[in-house]
Amino acid sequence: MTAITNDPATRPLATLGVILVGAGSGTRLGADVPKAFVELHGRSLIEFGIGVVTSLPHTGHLTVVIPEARAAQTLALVDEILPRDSSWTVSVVAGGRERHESVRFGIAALPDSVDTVLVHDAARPFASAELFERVAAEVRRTGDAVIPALPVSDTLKRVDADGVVHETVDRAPLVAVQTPQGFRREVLEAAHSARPDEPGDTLPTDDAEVVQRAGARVRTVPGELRAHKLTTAEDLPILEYFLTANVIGLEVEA
Ligand SMILES: Nc1ccn([C@@H]2O[C@H](COP(=O)(O)OP(=O)(O)OP(=O)(O)O)[C@@H](O)[C@H]2O)c(=O)n1
Ligand SMILES: C[C@](O)(CO)[C@H](O)COP(=O)(O)O
Repeated sequence: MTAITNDPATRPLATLGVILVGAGSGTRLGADVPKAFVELHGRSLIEFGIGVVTSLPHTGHLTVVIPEARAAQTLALVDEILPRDSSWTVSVVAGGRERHESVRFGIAALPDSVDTVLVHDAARPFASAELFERVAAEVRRTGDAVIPALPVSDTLKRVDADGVVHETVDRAPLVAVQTPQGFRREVLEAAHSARPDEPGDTLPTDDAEVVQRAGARVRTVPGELRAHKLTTAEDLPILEYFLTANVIGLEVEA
């Protein structure tokens, strides 16, 4: 299923592509709707994501990946958010069972003119426009894959299945990584189409791992706290705080 809201063929050439993945079910959150459709102060996560991407000052194409049953709702949202004269075109596609499949379906919906692709989790609704720009600029400057990263601030321990500690892990070379993650289109496309689910393979949890397994170099840029991911119910008050304390520049009532 690919539903295109405003046909890229009728628009200027797109060079930046963004894939907003929101097709997960949100098992760890346990909400009664798919996680991307959970609302914060009356707006869903997918709405925040569509808003920030289509505000970027680029000619670009956004592919929104959602559960198939949410296609009509998502198309209506895009119609509502996107100005008629936007420099962005948008398509809406159904996702797969695993995140990497959803990304693959998203890649397939990008117009040929896209040369740089950012993949972003709908579950990180408050990643800033500056972060998208930082990642895209570094991909274009270096040609490498680029991911936002934050230093780890806790002491790290390796534990076994019973929770017994075996060792302290040196945290100096470790970082926690976020999205948007950026790639040259051909690198992302080739890595995802080659990526087999080999027996015994662990599933890749991000796209940097997919391209790295295919031999690409991945570099980091500074991430940001506000790009925090909604994973469990404990993350909800953190995102609420970002909204009500006006950290993200959207005024809402506390
Ligand atoms: N089959 C999938 C799985 C995940 N995602 C997206 O990938 C992002 C990161 O995934 P995660 O936070 O793990 O979301 P869920 O898979 O929904 O969460 P859970 O593992 O708790 O079910 C989310 O925006 C999610 O919607 C997706 O598009 N398609
Ligand atoms: C892609 C990601 O958000 C980078 O931190 C993360 O790997 C998603 O992981 P999840 O366990 O599937 O939420």
